[in-house]
Amino acid sequence: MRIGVIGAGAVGGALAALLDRAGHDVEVAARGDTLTAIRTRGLRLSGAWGDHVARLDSGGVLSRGAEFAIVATKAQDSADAIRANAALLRGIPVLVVQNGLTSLSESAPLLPRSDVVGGLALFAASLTAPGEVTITTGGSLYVGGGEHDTPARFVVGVLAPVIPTTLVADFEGAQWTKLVINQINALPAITGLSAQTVIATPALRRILVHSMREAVRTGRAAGARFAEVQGLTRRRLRAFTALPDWAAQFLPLAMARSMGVTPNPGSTLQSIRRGVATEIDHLNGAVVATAERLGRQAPVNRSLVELVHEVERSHRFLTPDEVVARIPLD
Ligand SMILES: NC(=O)C1=CN([C@@H]2O[C@H](COP(=O)(O)OP(=O)(O)OC[C@H]3O[C@@H](n4cnc5c(N)ncnc54)[C@H](OP(=O)(O)O)[C@@H]3O)[C@@H](O)[C@H]2O)C=CC1
Ligand SMILES: CC(C)(CO)C(=O)C(=O)O
Repeated sequence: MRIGVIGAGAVGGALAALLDRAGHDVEVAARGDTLTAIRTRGLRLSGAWGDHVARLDSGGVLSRGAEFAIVATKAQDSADAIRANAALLRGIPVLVVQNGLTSLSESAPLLPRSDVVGGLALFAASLTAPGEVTITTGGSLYVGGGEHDTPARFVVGVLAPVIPTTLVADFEGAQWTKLVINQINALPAITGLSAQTVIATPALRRILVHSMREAVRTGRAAGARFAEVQGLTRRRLRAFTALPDWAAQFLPLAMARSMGVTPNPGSTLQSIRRGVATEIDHLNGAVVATAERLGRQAPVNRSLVELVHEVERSHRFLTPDEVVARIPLD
């Protein structure tokens, strides 16, 4: 199948390489050093799903008609990326793989003649150099959303032979559950530590428990249904918010176990390391915005957003003690 992939970073690069390895005819739209690297050395995949070097057609925008396309930019870049490629996305199924709550609500109106489907990646991918992606933890790609489930089923049909893929009936509910999981992104971005090290550090783990619980309570107040993602069910989330602090730690500890031993920086710390803007306003920022809309507070999420922006500006990570001093918990 002719497939276009827009954004060949950690997730888009992994998907493009895996689709190429499976024999699809893949073109990528990339930019800067990534585009140069893909053109000169190919797109290089390593890690949990094996090694592959993909020699692909590539350019700043897609140049030829595709039967299916994937958008895998950070949330703040997806609208521009879609607009730049709109003519070639017209009329074909488009999968937007993106964290946060806005992948479908922002993309679908830009592509009124296409079936736009949402994707939530539960694998962890690191861009170790431009055009070089390593999978640090394997995991499923959750696919759903759209006006009816035929396009999502089509996407699962294409991707399931290539990568573990799960069809979700309630994509919005799954986005909220993933937003709770993505509470793990901020503390690595603030401290420079891997997700596993953050969770292994009791004082940081406690902050994480508070921010995750704040996200669940905010989502619940907004009417979110929290669909199951990676074994995290509504029932487990209910238990998580009801338990005392010490017992609620079961959830981050289980997340760390599922990540395995290869350090996972998470996608937000990777942006910090590259010196580019993070997606934090779409992660913890989405919790803060939802809380504000409802006349509620989300103080831990607010502090995490502020600290990530501080590190973006200062290029200096905070120590765990500094983080604890800056985020008072009740
Ligand atoms: N990495 C991970 O393990 C996971 C990531 N996610 C989510 O997946 C999404 C993608 O994340 P990730 O792959 O990590 O991000 P990356 O920053 O690694 O990749 C995004 C890529 O898109 C490129 N890009 C942005 N705009 C355009 C454009 N207009 N045309 C072409 N290329 C463009 C960026 O270029 P440039 O570098 O120049 O900005 C970058 O190479 C995010 O929403 C993230 O939260 C979800 C689960 C896991
Ligand atoms: C699942 C996880 C936490 C993988 O690292 C992720 O979504 C991210 O890094 O953005």
